[in-house]
Amino acid sequence: MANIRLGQVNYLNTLPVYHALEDGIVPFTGQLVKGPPTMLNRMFLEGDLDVTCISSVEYARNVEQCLILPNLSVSADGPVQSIFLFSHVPVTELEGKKVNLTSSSSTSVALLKVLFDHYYHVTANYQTVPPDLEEMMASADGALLIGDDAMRAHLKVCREKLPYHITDLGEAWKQFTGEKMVFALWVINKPFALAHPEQVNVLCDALWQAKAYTAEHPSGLFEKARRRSGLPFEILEQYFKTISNDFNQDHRRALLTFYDYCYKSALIEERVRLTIWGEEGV
Ligand SMILES: C=C(O[C@@H]1C=C(C(=O)O)C=C[C@H]1O)C(=O)O
Repeated sequence: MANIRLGQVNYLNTLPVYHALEDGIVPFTGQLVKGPPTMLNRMFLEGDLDVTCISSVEYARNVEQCLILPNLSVSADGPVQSIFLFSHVPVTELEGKKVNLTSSSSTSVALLKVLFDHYYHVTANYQTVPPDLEEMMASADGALLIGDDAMRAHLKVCREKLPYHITDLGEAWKQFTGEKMVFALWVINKPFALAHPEQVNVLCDALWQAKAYTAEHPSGLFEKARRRSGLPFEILEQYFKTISNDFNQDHRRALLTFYDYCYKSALIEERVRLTIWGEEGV
């Protein structure tokens, strides 16, 4: 048996899947590797992880290496509450201006560019920097943040009544296309999956069981989320209602719509098929 190396995005939005694994409520004997999305994307693509939650745009860029695990994603249907563009001027006035992008994200960076190209019709100058609201806003006209960083930044902007324009990218995408937004998928390294099919099935079952357990017993999740993030209970409660970790037919259509726009904006090289473990002889 290979010792599975499983990547865990260290944001609240994946905790409903990982909480019961972390606590040993659902058995998992592999290795959990935690980090921000871009770190895990890179590790997976360099062969240092066997399975991970990956930025959805990276699947389209590396389809030959990946198989999608069924019924798992990080998605939202409208406002996502953790992917914000903060700006000194309204988004439509960002033409020619500087926008700082968090170095932690891949999908949301692509989504921002898609929305700028096709929805807001502005061309900005982008720079990739570490996720720090204050520094980002001091050196540019806009700042894209994701995950727990974005949630804390949003709370600070609201509490301190900072005069920033706030755009929720999940909400803008929904207004633009009417679709949900799939930010991340769970993928398995293709050669690993073909060499260890039984282990992949066991892992899939463990991830689904862990997700189902936490959906039925959410109190441990809330307590852990509060401890880790320092965010108030009301915000967490709302957030866990907003984030979906499912991947159904609607999500698939939404993801393909996103890929269409990524292709139009030259952010991916081809329109890809979704190849899912257990389907069509995979
Ligand atoms: C909704 C989010 O989804 C995340 C966004 C990602 C990205 O932009 O590349 C990657 C993984 C997801 O966990 C978020 O972090 O706010």
